[in-house]
Amino acid sequence: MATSTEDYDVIVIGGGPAGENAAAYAIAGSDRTAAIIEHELLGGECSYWACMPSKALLRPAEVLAAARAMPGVREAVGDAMLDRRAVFARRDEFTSHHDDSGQRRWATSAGIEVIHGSAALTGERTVELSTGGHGDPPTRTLRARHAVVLATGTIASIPPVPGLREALPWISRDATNLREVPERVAIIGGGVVATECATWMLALGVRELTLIVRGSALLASAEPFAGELVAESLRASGATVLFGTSPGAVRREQPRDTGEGRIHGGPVTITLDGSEPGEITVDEVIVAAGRHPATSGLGLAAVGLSDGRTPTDDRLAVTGVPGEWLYAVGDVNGRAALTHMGKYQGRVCGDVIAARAEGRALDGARFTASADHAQVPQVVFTSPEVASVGRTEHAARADGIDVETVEIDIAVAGSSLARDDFAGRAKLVIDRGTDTLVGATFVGTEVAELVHAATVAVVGAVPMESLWHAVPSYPTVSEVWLRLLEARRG
Ligand SMILES: Cc1cc2nc3c(=O)[nH]c(=O)nc-3n(C[C@H](O)[C@H](O)[C@H](O)COP(=O)(O)OP(=O)(O)OC[C@H]3O[C@@H](n4cnc5c(N)ncnc54)[C@H](O)[C@@H]3O)c2cc1C
Ligand SMILES: NC(=O)c1ccc[n+]([C@@H]2O[C@H](COP(=O)([O-])OP(=O)(O)OC[C@H]3O[C@@H](n4cnc5c(N)ncnc54)[C@H](O)[C@@H]3O)[C@@H](O)[C@H]2O)c1
Repeated sequence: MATSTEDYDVIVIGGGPAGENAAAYAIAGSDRTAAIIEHELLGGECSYWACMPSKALLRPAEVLAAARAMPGVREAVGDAMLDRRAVFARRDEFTSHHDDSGQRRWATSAGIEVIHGSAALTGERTVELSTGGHGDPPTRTLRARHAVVLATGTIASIPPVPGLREALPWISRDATNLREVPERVAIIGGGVVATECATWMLALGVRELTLIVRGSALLASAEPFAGELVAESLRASGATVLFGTSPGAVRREQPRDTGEGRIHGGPVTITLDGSEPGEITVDEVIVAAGRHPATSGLGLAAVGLSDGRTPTDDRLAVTGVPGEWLYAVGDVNGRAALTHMGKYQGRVCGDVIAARAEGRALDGARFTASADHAQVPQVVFTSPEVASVGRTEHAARADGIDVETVEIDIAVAGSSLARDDFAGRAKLVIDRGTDTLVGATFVGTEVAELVHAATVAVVGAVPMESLWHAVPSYPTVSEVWLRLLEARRG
């Protein structure tokens, strides 16, 4: 097929949240042109297979638990289970039934052209597009006057366990877009996807759920009490959590590709290394064992990057590629694999591209992605939730910071009013040298909204002495801040 060459000011490969923000910020208020090349749905993993559907599945369970924890409401609700059909219908509304026309309308209104296809770099500022799949002959060549931004995200990793890939296991895409609820489920992994997925699976009525965790803790990069409280809660909801255990081999009777979110064949038997029982049989196995950058077929070798990695400087320019024309934002660059951080990087990167295109100096904090290093907030929407920002005590000590910590149970007047079963823990990590907060973790019901106050304190380097004057309203869950400061005073 004949190819044509088209010029844009900015070309973004990958239309997830990070790429969308980079494109919009790079051309905002100018007459520059931008194209986003996307081979699936504009909006990326987050909108259709990750954040949106997972949180839409978790929220109804949280609301039901809150109702059960409130006298007067508990009696009204009784012991009814979630209505799966209604939960799935709301989930499908949130994923727009996998129709990206709303996002495309937004792109058009922002002046961005969306091109369907798979893109690969072929040299400096040059991208080839195949409108079929990867490996199909290119149909168009695009050239970028100012910048190419890589925003291709990540792909679920399947560990090389004999028989696992052949068993057609579920990955997170199936678990978030489930159409059928398997009776017996095994989840491989003990990280964020595994624990959130276990939470909604149990709420939807899975009868037997086993977490196969090779390490000794859930959510291993969080403060240790976070994983302990989540494990305790999952066990209380009927889960079996096997630590120090790996799948040795997997066999499935009649694996069948029945489609996303449908049970992929007959029962699956998993041999377990490191745990009794030595074998379990389930109706579906879910792999939640991490993700790797989506760089296959992206042509990194054509610009001198050969190991599938796109490390960046704090301007989001890919290091080792001269000329300040290649950038990487979002999950693909490995800085902080979260939607809000990818969008933040997109904003910084877009501002940098705009300033360089206009010959402006990169003066000011907005041109440096400083928050990626040790100021990253995250909420894990398990029950209890885990909300954190910055460094854990362990990470701070590993970075050579002389820290002091405060840790308390978080039942305060506001929280006990919020619900009868409010429980959890909070911890602050304080740099003794500067007397500022470098990390905070809250574990409890509905603590997600607590963490932004800590993020402001960490990013603003607010002295602990000043926090004393940030008085929490009474009666709110935020009173936990006062209790933490009092505990520090002793
Ligand atoms: C189950 C699950 C739940 C999650 N929940 C949360 C959450 O609650 N909060 C949170 O902050 N984060 C969450 N995350 C992480 C979040 O989904 C990612 O951080 C986010 O999607 C990254 O955005 P991105 O734009 O970098 O990449 P993506 O969203 O992955 O988008 C990349 C896009 O690039 C396209 N693409 C790839 N290669 C090419 C190519 N060669 N040519 C053209 N297009 C290409 C892909 O089709 C895709 O649309 C979750 C992840 C999972 C798996
Ligand atoms: N609420 C949120 O913010 C949210 C929710 C879901 C996912 N995410 C993001 O998505 C990304 C992916 O999450 P994830 O849970 O897949 O990754 P993860 O890195 O959090 O956890 C991976 C788990 O799999 C285990 N594992 C890895 N390789 C294995 C192997 N070969 N055999 C057995 N176990 C193995 C690890 O020990 C770990 O327990 C993360 O960056 C996460 O932050 C965020």
